[in-house]
Amino acid sequence: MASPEARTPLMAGNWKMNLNHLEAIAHVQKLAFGLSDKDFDAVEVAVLPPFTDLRSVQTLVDGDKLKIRYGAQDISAHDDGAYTGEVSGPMLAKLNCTYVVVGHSERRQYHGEAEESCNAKVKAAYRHGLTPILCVGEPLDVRKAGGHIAHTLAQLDGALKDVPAEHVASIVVAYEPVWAIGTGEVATPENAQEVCAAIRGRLAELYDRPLSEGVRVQYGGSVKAGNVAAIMAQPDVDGALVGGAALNAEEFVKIVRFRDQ
Ligand SMILES: O=C[C@H](O)COP(=O)(O)O
Repeated sequence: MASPEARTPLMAGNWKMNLNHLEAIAHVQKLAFGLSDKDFDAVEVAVLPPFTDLRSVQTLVDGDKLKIRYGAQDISAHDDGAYTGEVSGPMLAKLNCTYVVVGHSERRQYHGEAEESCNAKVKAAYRHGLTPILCVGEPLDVRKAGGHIAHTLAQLDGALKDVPAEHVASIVVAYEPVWAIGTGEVATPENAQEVCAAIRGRLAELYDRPLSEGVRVQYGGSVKAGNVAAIMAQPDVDGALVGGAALNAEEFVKIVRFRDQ
């Protein structure tokens, strides 16, 4: 059974709709300059730029043999066809993306994504060898009413419907309480631990304990260098999905080096 130590922390920077492809190159170069082999041995580092940046990031990562991984912020549930504006799994796979975010709260809020769509996108990712970073988490009113665990686990159940264990074994789940995203209001380490542990527990129920012990569960929501260490000290938190603070290369390097903070 995998112990918390066996789960390599994943620090992923979700740039959202920020940084064009030229800025992306400069940003990834700064990250590469700031991080050492020692950092990459201890922590997996990923960037999640806008679609238009991915080819530039791929070229830089390949050309300079960087250890930084990258991925997309969304994926179409369909593999090809008349779906204007969408980007498919085969396209992302061709760009050697490792990760793809599925079900980010901003997609749920502004694009009406719900369980069925997240489920289809998780399956689309696995069809093409991409690892989903599945985002789940409750809005403020649900938290205030004490329904945060039930709400989050229902999102998890829905997104994983009929997804086989051999796939889920590699998934990353990001617990992102909506009230903590971009607000500066970070969940307490105990808040994060409570829900991340519940997610792991549900994975054990849906699949089995060894699988659940191997899955990485991230926390996301106003993570920065100053608060990351306390969150990462929680036994069921295996990394962070970082928004705003990931746009500053120096800050993101410090987040990767959470053990020094
Ligand atoms: O995907 C990242 C999250 O939405 C967190 O964003 P934030 O760090 O700006 O709060």
